Amino acid sequence: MANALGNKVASLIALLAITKLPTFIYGSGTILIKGGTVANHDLAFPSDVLIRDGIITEVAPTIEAPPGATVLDAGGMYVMPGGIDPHTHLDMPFMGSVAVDDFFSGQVAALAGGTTMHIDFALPVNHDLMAGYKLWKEKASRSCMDYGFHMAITRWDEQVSKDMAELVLEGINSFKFFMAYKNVLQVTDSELVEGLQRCKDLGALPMVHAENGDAIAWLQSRLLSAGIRGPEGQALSRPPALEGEATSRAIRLAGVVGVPLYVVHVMSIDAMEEIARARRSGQRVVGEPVASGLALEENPLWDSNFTRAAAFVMSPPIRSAEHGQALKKALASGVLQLVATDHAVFNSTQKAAGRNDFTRIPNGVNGIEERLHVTWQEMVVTGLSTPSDFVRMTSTAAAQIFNIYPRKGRVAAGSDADVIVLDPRVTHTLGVGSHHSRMDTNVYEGKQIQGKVVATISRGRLVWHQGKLNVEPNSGRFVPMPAFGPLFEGLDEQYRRRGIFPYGPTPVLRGPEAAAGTAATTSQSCRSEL
Ligand SMILES: NC(=O)NCCC(=O)O
Ligand SMILES: [Zn+2]
Ligand SMILES: [Zn+2]
Repeated sequence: MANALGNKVASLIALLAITKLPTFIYGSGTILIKGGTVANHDLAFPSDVLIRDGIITEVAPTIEAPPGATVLDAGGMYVMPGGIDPHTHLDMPFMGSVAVDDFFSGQVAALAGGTTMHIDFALPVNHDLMAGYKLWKEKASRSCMDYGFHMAITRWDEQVSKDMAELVLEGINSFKFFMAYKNVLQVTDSELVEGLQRCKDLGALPMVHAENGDAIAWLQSRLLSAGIRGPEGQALSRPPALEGEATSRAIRLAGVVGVPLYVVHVMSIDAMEEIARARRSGQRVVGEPVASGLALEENPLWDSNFTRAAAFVMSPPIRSAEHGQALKKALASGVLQLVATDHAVFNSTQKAAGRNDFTRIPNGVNGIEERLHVTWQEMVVTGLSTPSDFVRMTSTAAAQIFNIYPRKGRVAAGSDADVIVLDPRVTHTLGVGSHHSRMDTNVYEGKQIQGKVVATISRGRLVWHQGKLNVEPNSGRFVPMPAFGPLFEGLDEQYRRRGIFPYGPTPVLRGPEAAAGTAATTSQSCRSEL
C-alpha cells in the first residue's frame, strides 16, 4: 500500500518534471529527414525519408520539403526503425515490491533511448488471465508510445486454456512460462507441456524463463545455512548449469509437442549452446539475450556496498565476462536473434528488503533506455556487427517474430513512422545523472558510448530531439499481434515428414486387423522422408 502510494507520488512528480521541460511545436505532422543513411535490416543506403500523419510516406534519394514540414538534417547519421524492446516489466508487482517505472516513466525513458515500442509481460491475478489482462490494460492507459503484451501462464486448468484463446483474439500472440520462482510463478513440466500444446493449437509463441527452479531453491537454502546471505548468493544459487538444463528441457519438450519456442533472457554459454544445437537440428527456437547479459559482468555482486551489489541482482544472474563475450558472438552470427532488456526496476529502498537474505532482493535491472546504445557499443562499435545487423537485433527481428512486420521494424513507405536518427560521431556517458527512468541507480553507470540517438519519432511525432522530450500521456496505442506468425509457417510439414506424433505413426495392427492385411505405418518409414 505504502509502495503503491509512493509510486503514485513519484509518478506525479515525474509527470510535472517532464511537462516542465521546454516543449517545441513541430510543423503540421509532416517531417522530412534529409541526407541520412537509411539502415534497414537487409540494406543501408543514402536516402531522404518523408513522414506524414504517423506514417512513412516516401523513402527516396531526394525529397522536396512540403510546405510547413519540419526538416531534420541527418547528414552523417543513420536513419533507422525505432527500437522494439520485446521484454519489459513496467509497473510489475514482484517479490513484495512494485517496479518503480510505470508505463509512462518507462516509456519516456525508452523514447529518449530510441525505443518506440515495447512488449510487456502481463501477469495473471491469482492465476486469472483475464483479470491480469484487464489490470495491464489499465496500467498501460497512460502510455506515450506503442506497446503490446505477452501473457504469463502460472498454472494449468480448463479456464486458463479457454482464456488463452480469448487473449489471442485480443491480439496477444505469446505466452510465457516460468520454470523458476518456485511456489510463486513456476510451472511444472506437465503444466508446461499442456501450455506448449495449447500454444501450438492457437498459433501463439510459447516463451520460457529457463532456469531449474527446484534446484535453485535447494541451493538457496544451503547457501543461507552456510551464512552466504548477500547479493553474491544470487550468482552462486543460479549457476549456468541450471539455466542450461532448463533451456534444454524446454527445447526438448517444445520439440516433442512440435511448437516453436522463444527463450527469454539467455544469460549463459550453457543455454546458448542448447539453442545452437536445437537450431542446427532444424528446430525453431529463438534466443533472446538482454543488454545486461551482453555488456555487464558479475563482479559487482561481490561489492561490499550492499546497495551497489543489489542493483545488479536479476535472474538468471549476470555472469562472468566469458559468457557475455560468447553471447555477443552468438548474436553476431545469428545463433541468438534479438536483444531485449527485461527492464524491471526496483530502487535501492526496495532492494534493501533483501539486505540480510539475497532471496528477498527484488530481481531486475534497468535497460529500456540504454538498450540501443549498449547494443550499438557492444556490437557495432566493436566491429562484431553492421548497422543493418543492429537494426535486425534491436527492431526488425522482434517485429517479424511477433508478426507485426513491416508495419513495425522497417523504414519504408507504408510503415508506421517509428523512426530514429543515430549520430555515430557523438560520445556520451550512461548513468543516473542523465537517464529518464525513476531508478536511483543505473547498472551502466559511467559506461561510455560512441554513437547517440539524437532524434526519436514515435507514430509520426518528434518526441526526442537534441536532448529534449516532447511526450504526451495517453498518446500510445496497443498494437495487436496476430497469431500464426512466420515461425509457424510450414512447421506442420516438417513434423509430418519426420513422422512425429500426431502426424506420423499409426497404430500397429495386431490380431484380426493384422490378418486382414492392413499394413501399419512404422515411425521408421515416416522418418526416412526427411
Ligand atoms: N529477470 C528478473 O530478474 N526480473 C524480472 C522477472 C523475470 O523476467 O524473470
Ligand atoms: Zn524471467
Ligand atoms: Zn523478464
